[in-house]
Amino acid sequence: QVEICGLENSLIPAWPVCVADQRYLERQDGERGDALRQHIWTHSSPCLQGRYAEQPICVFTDTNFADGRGISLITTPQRARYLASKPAFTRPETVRGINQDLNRTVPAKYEMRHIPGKGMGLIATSHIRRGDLIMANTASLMIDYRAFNELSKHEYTSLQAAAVSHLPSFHADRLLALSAHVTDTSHLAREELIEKIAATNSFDIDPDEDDPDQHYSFFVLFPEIARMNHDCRPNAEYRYEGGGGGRGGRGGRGAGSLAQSVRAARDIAPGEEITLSYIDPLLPGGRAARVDRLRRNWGFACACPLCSLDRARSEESDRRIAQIAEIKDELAVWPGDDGDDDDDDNHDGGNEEEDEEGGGKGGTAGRPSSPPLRGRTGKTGKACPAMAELLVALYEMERLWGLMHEAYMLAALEYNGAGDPWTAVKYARLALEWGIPMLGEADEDLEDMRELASDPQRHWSWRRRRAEPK
Ligand SMILES: C[S@@+](CC[C@H](N)C(=O)[O-])C[C@H]1O[C@@H](n2cnc3c(N)ncnc32)[C@H](O)[C@@H]1O
Repeated sequence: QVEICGLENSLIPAWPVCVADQRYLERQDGERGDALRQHIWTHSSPCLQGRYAEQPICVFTDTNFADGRGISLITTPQRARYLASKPAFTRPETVRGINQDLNRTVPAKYEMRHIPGKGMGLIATSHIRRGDLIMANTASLMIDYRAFNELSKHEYTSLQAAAVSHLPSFHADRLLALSAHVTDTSHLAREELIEKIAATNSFDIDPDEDDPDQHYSFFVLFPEIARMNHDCRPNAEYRYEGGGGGRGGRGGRGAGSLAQSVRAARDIAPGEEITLSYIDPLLPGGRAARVDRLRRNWGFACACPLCSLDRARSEESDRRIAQIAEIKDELAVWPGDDGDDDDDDNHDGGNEEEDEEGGGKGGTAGRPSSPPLRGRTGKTGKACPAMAELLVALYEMERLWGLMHEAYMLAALEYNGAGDPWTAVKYARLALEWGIPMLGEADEDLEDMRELASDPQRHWSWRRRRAEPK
């Protein structure tokens, strides 16, 4: 199975070997070749190599993936091997039935309709309860950010076009029908059209903890989820379950299914549009920053209910967002294990590890994970249960339903830190109740809440605030 190498009209020479021949890739592979040897790609070309790059970037397609839905990866052979070792590939039952829209065994809770001013969107057709699964999809196209860094635009758009063409035709057609954010696409070359579709509809997905390439995220297309429009206070939340290892939360721990799920962040009534937030709902800078980010990355003027508030109420919301950030900063700091308040002892970096959201290609997501609960150690100040209560109230006022677990977690820790186990357990249980659908059962922070709820006195936070100088 040797394919024609290189791309027509490519400006650079194609990767010199440029074969779809599994034997070539095996030879390159050395001792880490097991996963690849077991995995037979339907296509593993074309391949292109950047001038200073160590490895080529190829298109890897498996048309049998997920009951014949198919998947195309644009990445290095090394990373393709890593992905092929995920349960989604090695144990097909992991993804059997995930794509409910193709093999529907339960009626859909939504239908796609034209929404004035937004193009298409999804409308709930039945009552959806908070936490309910709305839909889940395996990835269609996973593009390694390396491709954007190491190849020219002409080169990576050629790979994208090949990646779509290799998919089963019903799947490729679904991708090609997505919004390209321009009304007239007739003048666009196929490469340009696919590039615009990818830019309008993809999600940024962080590498898993065991991914050999920690420096580059993936730009991932889930074509059915991509039909959901943006709202700054959405009624649904998405979660990537593709991981299988790594920190809980977005892009982290999961079933290794390379799938994204969407769940209701609050009850949704029939007739309501199902929405996601494309950006961090707590983006510093309030309305002006949100509107600017959405216009720059997705080209629309946000007219969601929050962005349409009158000036006075919008400024109040902005002040609440700023206050939430200040309080989270205060609550994240805990005295060190040895009782000191030395700033050097940084457990896991506080919020410093948050992504710079919206960077790079500007796809949906790239939103920061929840802050690590233990936060950082250092000089502590005003943190106390009343401050955590205010945080919970601010989240409610801001209608941050998909993030309520964050406020409950921080409140549980503050009460426990102050030595009030009953209120601590109440909030830990609320964090679990609201957090499980959003983060998944295996999330590390939720595990921490389970420990707190079952034995507050043995939890790391127990009376930890009481030693602090105020
Ligand atoms: C991921 S797509 C969402 C589905 C899209 N409406 C469709 O027809 O397939 C993103 C694009 O939808 C439109 N869109 C999403 N949310 C919107 C909103 N709140 N207001 C206006 N347009 C929106 C913008 O054109 C944006 O670039």
